Amino acid sequence: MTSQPAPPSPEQIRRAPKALLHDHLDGGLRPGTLIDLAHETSYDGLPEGDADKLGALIRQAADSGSLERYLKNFAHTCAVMQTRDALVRVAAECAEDLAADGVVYAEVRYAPEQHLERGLTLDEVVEAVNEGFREGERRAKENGHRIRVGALLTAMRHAARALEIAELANRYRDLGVVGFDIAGAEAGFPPTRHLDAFEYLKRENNHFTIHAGEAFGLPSIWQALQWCGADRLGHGVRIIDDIEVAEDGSVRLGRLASYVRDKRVPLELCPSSNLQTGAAASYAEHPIGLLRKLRFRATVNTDNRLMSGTSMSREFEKLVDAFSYTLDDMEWFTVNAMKSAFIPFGERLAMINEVIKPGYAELKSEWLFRQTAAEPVVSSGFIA
Ligand SMILES: O=c1[nH]cnc2c1ncn2[C@@H]1O[C@H](CO)[C@@H](O)[C@H]1O
Ligand SMILES: [Zn+2]
Repeated sequence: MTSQPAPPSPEQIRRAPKALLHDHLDGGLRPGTLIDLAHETSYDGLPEGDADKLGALIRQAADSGSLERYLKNFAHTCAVMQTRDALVRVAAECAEDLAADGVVYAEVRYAPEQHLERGLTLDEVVEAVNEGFREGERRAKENGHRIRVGALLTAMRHAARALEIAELANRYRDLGVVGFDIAGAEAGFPPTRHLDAFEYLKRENNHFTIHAGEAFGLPSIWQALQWCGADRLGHGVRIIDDIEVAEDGSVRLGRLASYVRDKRVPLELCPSSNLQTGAAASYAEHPIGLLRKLRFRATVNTDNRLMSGTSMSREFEKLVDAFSYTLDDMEWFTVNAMKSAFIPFGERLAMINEVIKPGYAELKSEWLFRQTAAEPVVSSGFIA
């Protein structure tokens, strides 16, 4: 044993470099910003005027046991994100908050079609959010943090604008947008409704992920992969329905689960969000434990930091508690995420080799220098 003998402390978890693939811009506002923007844009639908209480209320409302009820909370955030200034501010604070939490790479998604109520065009929405991300990266740097943020453009699965949004994503490719997604209520809205958008993106050699296998099971995952050709699965947690664990501990994967593992399909797992929508009963029972053991390409994500009252550090803290994960496990999840990012291969590799691995090496060696004569750190490696 050569690495840190104890589990990582909350402070180490925060400092550890983290990569985030699944975070919704309109699910991550600071409660105080939501209140400010409601005033500025004359939105009078907020249930509470105190930031802490508002955060708690939204969290409770999202604790609803169903995805459909969970999604109702976005009415408030989308309502205040209808002007250029509001979008710039929310995006800048998003990048700042992620960076302060130790996130070095993030892909943040939002649905441009949900921000047109006050006259912005789709292009203006994308440009405002991009400007915000650049501003947030700059502020983070001033505070000694390094972060790179890319945008994913989401189309809403109940609507009919997917092709238009896919074209938008393609137009802003290499200009801050790194890929495409579909989101919204899953049951009754299969991804194949938007085949034209996915086929277009494939012809353009572009990247996309699909929310699938969250509120609906294997057929949704199967369609997302085999009909639509998704590069990653948003959630994908229900792949667990195709995995059987026998009483003696032996594991049998069905054809779809085998495909997902063999093809190294990235799973954008979001533990806290799943507890709120009823996709998992507790952190300890969350399929991520088994998926990590079976070495699926599992990643850890926040989904909606406001609705879940969470952060990347908090997600990892919960997992460290539930599964006794070490810094090695955290590094494994982080490297998985970085390998699965939509930026070019060379940049992913440099991020892994020059940022993530050195960051973990530094953390993993800290215990060596904490040793005191009075209180030796005993690790099994030294005894043997
Ligand atoms: O976990 C989720 N599953 C499905 N849809 C979601 C989830 N979280 C957020 N959104 C939806 O995505 C839109 C764009 O960001 C949000 O407005 C919300 O309706
Ligand atoms: Zn999501």
